[in-house]
Amino acid sequence: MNTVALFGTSADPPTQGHRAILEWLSQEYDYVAVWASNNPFKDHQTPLDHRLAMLELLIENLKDPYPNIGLYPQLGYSRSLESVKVARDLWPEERFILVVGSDLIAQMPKWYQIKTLLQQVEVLIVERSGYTIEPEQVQALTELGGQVAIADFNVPPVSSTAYRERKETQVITPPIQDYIHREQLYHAREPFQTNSQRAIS
Ligand SMILES: Nc1ncnc2c1ncn2[C@@H]1O[C@H](COP(=O)(O)OP(=O)(O)OP(=O)(O)O)[C@@H](O)[C@H]1O
Ligand SMILES: O=C(O)c1ccc[n+]([C@@H]2O[C@H](COP(=O)([O-])O)[C@@H](O)[C@H]2O)c1
Repeated sequence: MNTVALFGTSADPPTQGHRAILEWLSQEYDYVAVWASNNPFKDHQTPLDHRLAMLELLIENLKDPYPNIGLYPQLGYSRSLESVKVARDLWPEERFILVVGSDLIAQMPKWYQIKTLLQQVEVLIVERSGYTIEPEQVQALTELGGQVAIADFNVPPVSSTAYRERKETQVITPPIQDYIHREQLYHAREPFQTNSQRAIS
């Protein structure tokens, strides 16, 4: 039996953190399936089709060195149980590893039909800077029937919020930066020029 790592992201926008997670997963598991989705607990500024397009740009650059990573837009549900149902149709025989950052584990017991979800996947927690993995949080998941493991690697301490709120451009890749600029997302515009500046240049 092969293992498929399942990694859903808001991708608002995708970051160097998502990239590092995908690279690591591709070396640990047979296949890595990634998708963009809305999160029922969050607002998103950018339409899902743009977020998916940016995720595609991220994957494009990873495909050569890591051919077992695939983008599966059809898994893009806000409820992970729905994503897993579609994954089961795609891979009826495989073992699923649902990958989540440590910032999400406290809220996971509130996810849609969490007990049913935990019967269908194993959970891999990726430690996130600033979000220590508390034993009680892991225990809460195991008490709901989950099989939980913790990934043995460090992700760069970056977030999509750092880009959205503070325009920290180093957290995203250059092709995604170009896409954001081209599509004028996140209020990306040409630097503002006054009439007198325009006359001079
Ligand atoms: N730097 C990181 N370290 C560890 N886990 C991460 C990191 N970035 C994202 N993740 C995990 O990847 C998944 C998708 O994250 P998401 O797309 O929400 O990115 P984000 O940076 O958390 O976004 P936002 O800042 O908008 O909340 C989640 O499980 C999240 O915990
Ligand atoms: O199933 C749920 O109820 C549920 C609640 C919150 C988040 N999720 C999923 O968790 C994944 C990561 O979410 P995010 O917003 O941190 O990128 C994404 O695939 C979401 O659909 C799922």
